[in-house]
Amino acid sequence: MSRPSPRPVLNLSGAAIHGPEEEKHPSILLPNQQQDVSHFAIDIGGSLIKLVYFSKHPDSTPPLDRSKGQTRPPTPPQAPDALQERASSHEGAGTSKAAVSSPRLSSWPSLRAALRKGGRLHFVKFETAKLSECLEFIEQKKLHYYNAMGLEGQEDTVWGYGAAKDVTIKATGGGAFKYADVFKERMGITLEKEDEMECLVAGANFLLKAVRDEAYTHMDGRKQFVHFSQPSDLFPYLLVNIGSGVSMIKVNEDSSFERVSGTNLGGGTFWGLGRLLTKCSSFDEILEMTRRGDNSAVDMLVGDIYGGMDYSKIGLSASTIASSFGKVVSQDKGLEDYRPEDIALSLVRMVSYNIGQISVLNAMRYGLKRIFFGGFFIRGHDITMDIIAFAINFWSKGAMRAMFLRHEGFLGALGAFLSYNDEAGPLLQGSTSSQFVERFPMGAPFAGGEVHGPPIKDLNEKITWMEKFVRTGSGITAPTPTSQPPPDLARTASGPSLHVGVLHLYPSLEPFPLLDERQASYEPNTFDMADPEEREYWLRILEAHIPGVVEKAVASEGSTDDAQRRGHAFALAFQAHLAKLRAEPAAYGQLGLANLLDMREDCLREFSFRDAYRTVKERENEASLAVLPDLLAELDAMTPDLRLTALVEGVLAGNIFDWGSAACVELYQSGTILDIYRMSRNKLKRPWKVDDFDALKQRFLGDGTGPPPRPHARALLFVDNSGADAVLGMIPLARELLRRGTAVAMVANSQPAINDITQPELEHVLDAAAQHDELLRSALEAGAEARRAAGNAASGSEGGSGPARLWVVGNGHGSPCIDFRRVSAELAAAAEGADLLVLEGMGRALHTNFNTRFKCEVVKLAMIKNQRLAERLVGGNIFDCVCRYEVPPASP
Ligand SMILES: Nc1ncnc2c1ncn2[C@@H]1O[C@H](COP(=O)(O)OP(=O)(O)O)[C@@H](O)[C@H]1O
Ligand SMILES: CC(C)(COP(=O)(O)O)[C@@H](O)C(=O)NCCC(=O)O
Ligand SMILES: [Mn+2]
Repeated sequence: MSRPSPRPVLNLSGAAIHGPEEEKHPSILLPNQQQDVSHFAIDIGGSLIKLVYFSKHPDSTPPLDRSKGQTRPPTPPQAPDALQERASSHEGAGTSKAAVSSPRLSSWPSLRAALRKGGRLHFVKFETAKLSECLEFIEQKKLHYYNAMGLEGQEDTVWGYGAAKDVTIKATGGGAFKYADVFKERMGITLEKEDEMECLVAGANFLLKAVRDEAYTHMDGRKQFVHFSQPSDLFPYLLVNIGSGVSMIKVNEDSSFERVSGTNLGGGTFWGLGRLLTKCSSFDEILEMTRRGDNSAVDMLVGDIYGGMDYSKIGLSASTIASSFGKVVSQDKGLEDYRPEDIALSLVRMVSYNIGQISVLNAMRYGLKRIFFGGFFIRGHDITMDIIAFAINFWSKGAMRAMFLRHEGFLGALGAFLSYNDEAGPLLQGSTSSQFVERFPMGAPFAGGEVHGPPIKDLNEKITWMEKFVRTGSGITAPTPTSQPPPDLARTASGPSLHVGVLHLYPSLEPFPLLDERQASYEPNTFDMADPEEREYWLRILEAHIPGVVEKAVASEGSTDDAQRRGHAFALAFQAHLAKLRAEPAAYGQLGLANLLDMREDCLREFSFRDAYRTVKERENEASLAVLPDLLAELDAMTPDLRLTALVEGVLAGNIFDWGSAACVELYQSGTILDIYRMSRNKLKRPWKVDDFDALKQRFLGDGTGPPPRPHARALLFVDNSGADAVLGMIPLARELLRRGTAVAMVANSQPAINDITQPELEHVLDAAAQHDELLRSALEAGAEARRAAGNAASGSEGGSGPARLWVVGNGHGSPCIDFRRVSAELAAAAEGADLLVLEGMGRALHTNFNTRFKCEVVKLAMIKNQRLAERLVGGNIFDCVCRYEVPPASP
């Protein structure tokens, strides 16, 4: 029986980009758009409409309907619980085994249920003058359907089923009043008005608490992100929202605020006068123009009045603007005699400086030290921000700093979204920064939050869109809506530098409980990419890796034409991210190597590559499992002393199997896996470059005088690569700990990343290993038994007389690095009672966490497979090893 399609089917024909007209307005929107959208709120301002919408994670999207031309399942989910589901239903390469028939209606969760699983917040904007584009967008994505059905319906209401009527949407901004009838008549939507100031404050407070790299300072072209760990670091503050007009709000605490001032010289003033005087047709165009301007052609400077001299007695230099546009008065010229660039710069300086000055005066009046600037006037434009920052610094005599917000113009819309008092608002309000991950999908380098044309609906369209981009010399250029050819990628269709990603919410993530809270603030990355040389080095390395990654990814899916197209699109998209970050390092927030490596994996997933190194991993696991019994027998025959050395050597040697390192990949051209492993072992002569082995040995075996030291109660082993690394390195180490009576949780990635072993793979490998090894077998059984007893939490006390237990935990990540700000609930639970951590590999122990301190003992083990890193980190050479053993200082 064929059922009606549960959501209205869109006509996909003609949506691909083909004509020159569309090239001018590429139909990109928010990346990662699926049709599985829920809930939205809107802020209709004097100039722009801002829309915030929530979509559920694609794990619960219905199966694909191939008859609609979709060839791939949606991007795999990231949420740890969803990962478990996916792992057990792994699909073959290139095809989806999903049911081709219509989905069972009951398999579609209600919005309410989906909200509890988390989802994604998207940010989009439109010009208010083009309200119809916004309405079409809502219609095409069926945003209002969820509000109609999911919220009011019961738990099992099918989303989007049936027609949308009597929909109520939270709305703020003057347009919520002005356009209420249009929404009602055209869409059946009732706008429920929320107070604009309340929304601004709620949005700002939420962003400052939940999004880590939200606020930044901007001085002389450099962005620096500012973090607030305590409410007392944040409140009270002045919020200056520069939209068409300007509001200044004193925010005392979460919902206590007062609008203390404002000015009518705002973004509308700049853009209105700018349009008149420069004939620019777009806002970004006039901003671009300011870069080539010389405002002294129109502004009267102090030097113009004082014969080229400073007026130093009152602290004014000759170059200070005495009177914006003042020079024009004495020049008998017409508008056509002035360069539009000079006018544009003068205007932006006039408006920005004035707002900065009024802001400081208000901050001083109310004794506030922090000033945040929001609103789309700022547009991430460096000149605007530099002027505001200068004004704040100057008038406060250095006592205050201007801070800007990455989601600048979306505060009101977000606040309106938060005001839903069903589950959506409270869910977001109750979430912490650990639960939000901002991701930058393929369109981010080009589109920011701009909307041009209809939404992209499926992977096929995404690829088509990507293919439209042409490579030029150093970067990639998008079809651009401005008349001027963009000087580089940074100035393409996206405008200056507004890059808000999609905010993914995973309610199950938590901070790792064993981070030492005494360190000021946890930063996973070891090296700071604010250093241009450091940044350029790694950008180049990652660029150079692209062909190799594409080759593996395409091969992992049978090298079909479809896989090749996706591979090409991935390469373009990732290259575009790198080019964007080269031009604007802070475009996506604070930049570290871990972010770049994560982004590569995200980008592969975006083009539906589920596991690019799958074949490599399988081959290496098998080869290593074949020799494991012999290795274990060899180890068992050794004295405890020699065995411990051999075990640590084994981990370091195994870490050479790293398909993310160019040098290693070259190595694999010659020799079998086992040849390389043996060669690697033979080279591992102590002392290693960082060698705390003696202290570690003493902790394990004592110094031979007193009684043997107490074994560890519970160890968490963070495992890195597949094959020899996990099988011949970490499994024997785990077995040694078990032999000593230590419970062992082996922690692996929840999702694939390069050749790192994943949780299901590690479980599989351990089961295979246990077939030949009694110790592992009984430990796994004990682990499974304890897990059954404790539900799925895998925690609980040790003890009893049975064997120590072994189990595998997913870390919640799909990256070669680990960010301890957010880990799976399962890992956080497993950490309870742990007194030993072993972090293995370059990604987890060197690129990230090399300097991180923990509440318990930690061993950091890695082989350094990159010459520059070896030099910078330890003053050594490629293939040097690190064995760091750290004991937390005793509590005071
Ligand atoms: N694409 C754009 N079109 C029009 N104005 C823009 C654009 N991008 C930035 N702006 C600036 O942003 C201002 C509007 O900011 P916004 O925060 O959206 O306020 P409002 O709610 O009043 O529309 C405009 O006055 C203009 O200075
Ligand atoms: C991606 C990696 C962090 C993985 O290393 P691992 O954690 O497996 O030891 C590492 O291979 C790396 O830093 N590669 C880039 C540097 C290079 O190609 O030399
Ligand atoms: Mn690895």
